[in-house]
Amino acid sequence: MKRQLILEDGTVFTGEALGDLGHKEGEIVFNTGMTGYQEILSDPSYCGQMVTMTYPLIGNYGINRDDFESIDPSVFGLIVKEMCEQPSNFRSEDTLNDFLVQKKIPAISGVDTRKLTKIIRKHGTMRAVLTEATASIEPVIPTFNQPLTDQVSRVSTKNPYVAPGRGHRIVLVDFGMKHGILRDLTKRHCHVTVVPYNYTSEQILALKPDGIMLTNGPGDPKDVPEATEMIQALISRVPIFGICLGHQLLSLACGADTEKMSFGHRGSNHPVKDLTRSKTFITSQNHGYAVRVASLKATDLSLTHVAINDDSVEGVKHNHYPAFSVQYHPESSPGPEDSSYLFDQFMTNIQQFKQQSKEAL
Ligand SMILES: NC(=O)CC[C@H](N)C(=O)O
Repeated sequence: MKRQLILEDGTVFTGEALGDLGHKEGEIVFNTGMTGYQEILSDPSYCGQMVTMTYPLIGNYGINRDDFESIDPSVFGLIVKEMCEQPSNFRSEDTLNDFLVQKKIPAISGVDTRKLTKIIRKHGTMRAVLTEATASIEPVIPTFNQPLTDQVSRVSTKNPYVAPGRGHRIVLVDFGMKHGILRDLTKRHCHVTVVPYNYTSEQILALKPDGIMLTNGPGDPKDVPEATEMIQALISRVPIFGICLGHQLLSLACGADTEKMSFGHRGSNHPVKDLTRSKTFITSQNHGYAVRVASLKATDLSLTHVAINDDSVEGVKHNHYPAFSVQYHPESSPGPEDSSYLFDQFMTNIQQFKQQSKEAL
């Protein structure tokens, strides 16, 4: 069956319908990772978005039980040049297309993804629809609905749950958490309580956390004002580590500003300079918003990490409290694991804060 991808600017791509056959609208973005499609499709930060893979052949190693970043994917669509129908890998349990059908994710193959990516790079991210191809020669440009603003409430856990451990007590505020973050904390023996995004500072303090983590998540950070209030109330009291949306929320809570990028950063090889260590790391990224660098001046935040490609803000730390955050993904999944030292940094901050609190008694 033929299907069309129609962009807001009127560009139409026709290809083969794959995955779920329904009509779907979303924001179109591209990811440059050569592998990692399973993690990308199950990353809740893509809620509301359709992702174009720039690598031309997707699905080669199938779907396995280990690489999910959430149980129920919330991505709105997948666009590929070619989809592999017969995966070959010892871990593969399913084909990509069967997975897309089961999880009701619409997809299209046969698209010139290089051309599509060039359009997105030129015009910025756009609204788009995946819809059944019509016989008409003239493309019918759809009317687009208002962009979503409630993605975080769609993907955050509705109830708190615990991953028990004997180490530090961490409250992990779930804005659309990738499982990789939880894995990195449990690997370090933490006792993790995952809580909904709208938990108040009082509810969080009642759990007596040694540290608080703010996860990644979908959409505009300004759509979750309750989180900035919660962070403001906690920042002087408990060590905090934020990732991606969590980094944007920490920055907003400290008085910085965020902006929408033209086409964002999505891929597994984005170079980032750690200004403190004077070292460059290759990082995994997925974001369409960024903290405005000029807005940091009037805050108590210092710039710690910068994107090599476009000088955008990739990390900040608080000048007085043990709070820091990065725009990229130290949990990788998919991508290089070189930045996992930031989880160790968080553990050190917690240890030092505990020591200082004891000495102050
Ligand atoms: N991965 C994320 O947390 C993404 C953060 C935010 N939704 C953005 O696109 O910038």
